[in-house]
Amino acid sequence: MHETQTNQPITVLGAGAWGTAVAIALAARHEVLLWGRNPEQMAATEAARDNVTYLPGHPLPPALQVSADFEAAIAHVAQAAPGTTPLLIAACPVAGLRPLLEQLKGRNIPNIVWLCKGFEYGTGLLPHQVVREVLGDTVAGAALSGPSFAQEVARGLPCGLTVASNDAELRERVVSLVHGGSVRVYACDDMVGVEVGGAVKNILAIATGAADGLGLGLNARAALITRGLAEITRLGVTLGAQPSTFMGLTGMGDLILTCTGDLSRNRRVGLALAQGKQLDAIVNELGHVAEGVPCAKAVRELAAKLGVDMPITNAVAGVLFDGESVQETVDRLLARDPRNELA
Ligand SMILES: NC(=O)C1=CN([C@@H]2O[C@H](COP(=O)(O)OP(=O)(O)OC[C@H]3O[C@@H](n4cnc5c(N)ncnc54)[C@H](O)[C@@H]3O)[C@@H](O)[C@H]2O)C=CC1
Ligand SMILES: O=C(CO)COP(=O)(O)O
Repeated sequence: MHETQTNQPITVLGAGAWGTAVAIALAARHEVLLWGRNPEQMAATEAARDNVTYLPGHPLPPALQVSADFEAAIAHVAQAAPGTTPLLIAACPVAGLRPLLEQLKGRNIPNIVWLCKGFEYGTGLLPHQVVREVLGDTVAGAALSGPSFAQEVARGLPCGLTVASNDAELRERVVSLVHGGSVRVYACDDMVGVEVGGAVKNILAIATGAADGLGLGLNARAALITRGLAEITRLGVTLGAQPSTFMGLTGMGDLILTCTGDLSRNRRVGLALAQGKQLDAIVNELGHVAEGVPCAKAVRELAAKLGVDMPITNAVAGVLFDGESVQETVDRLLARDPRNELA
């Protein structure tokens, strides 16, 4: 029988939609502190007991502490009582991960679990590689990923996540702290596979949103998702992932969710592109990160360097950054030579 722990100290760094939802879910069982970097926003969140900026309409449980005080947020887990099993969660976008980790350098943090999905633009690194570069090998790290819209998790609806880490003890700790209630957590040691799946599905959600926006139909959607999975797998295996990881929650699971669910910000970017809207305006209007945008650029560069064929990713990047039209891009994709499906 699995041992679920309760009342453990957990700090969530980053008070966007996902950090807030995770904090709400965990606060039912643990002593959770949610930290955000913007003091005005955190004051407004505390006053309304609702993250009115990033996750409105989901009241914070009374036990959830909210703070913009970084020192207090770190002390919550770094100076936890003996015998407790603290957890530190980074819930910022990929672009914010390195700056956040820089702030953690040299501090006595117990571990670090990150929720972001993407490749770092500029370096082409996955989050676990960024963590290793900044914090070194001495801090145990884990990626927590899988199909999980913030709004549904905040409402307490069921979801399945996967924790990936090379550190067996941290994997077990994350399962014992996060698994429970309506959240199921599976463990795995394929960090590359888990992170590649979570990153590239965002690009494919933009593609599927664009196809749906053009009214290309359900057959086209299914083909895009399936060929997208082939693309994810090709890149992931080249980077050292296990192919079977892409059949799991963080591969196929998150791909299906994000490509088909209108709660996806990335899918909404695609829908808006199909209406002829400009990227800057779309991103402004969204008010949230759409990781597929920077990720498309990063993955296009990485795939070219590695010689991995990623036609859908290249098509998305062409529309986003080279001013190519969505319709012409679709025509070009359809006109490609036939190929062996499993090649
Ligand atoms: N929203 C969702 O349903 C899910 C999101 N994710 C991933 O979680 C990550 C965060 O997403 P959301 O919270 O939804 O984004 P969001 O756009 O709702 O909020 C982003 C938050 O990160 C903060 N931030 C940005 N840079 C930061 C930094 N350097 N230090 C601290 N905070 C920083 C912003 O102030 C903001 O509070 C993304 O990588 C996303 O792909 C993963 C699963 C579900
Ligand atoms: O990662 C997510 C769900 O698992 C959230 O997707 P979006 O960032 O596209 O909203």
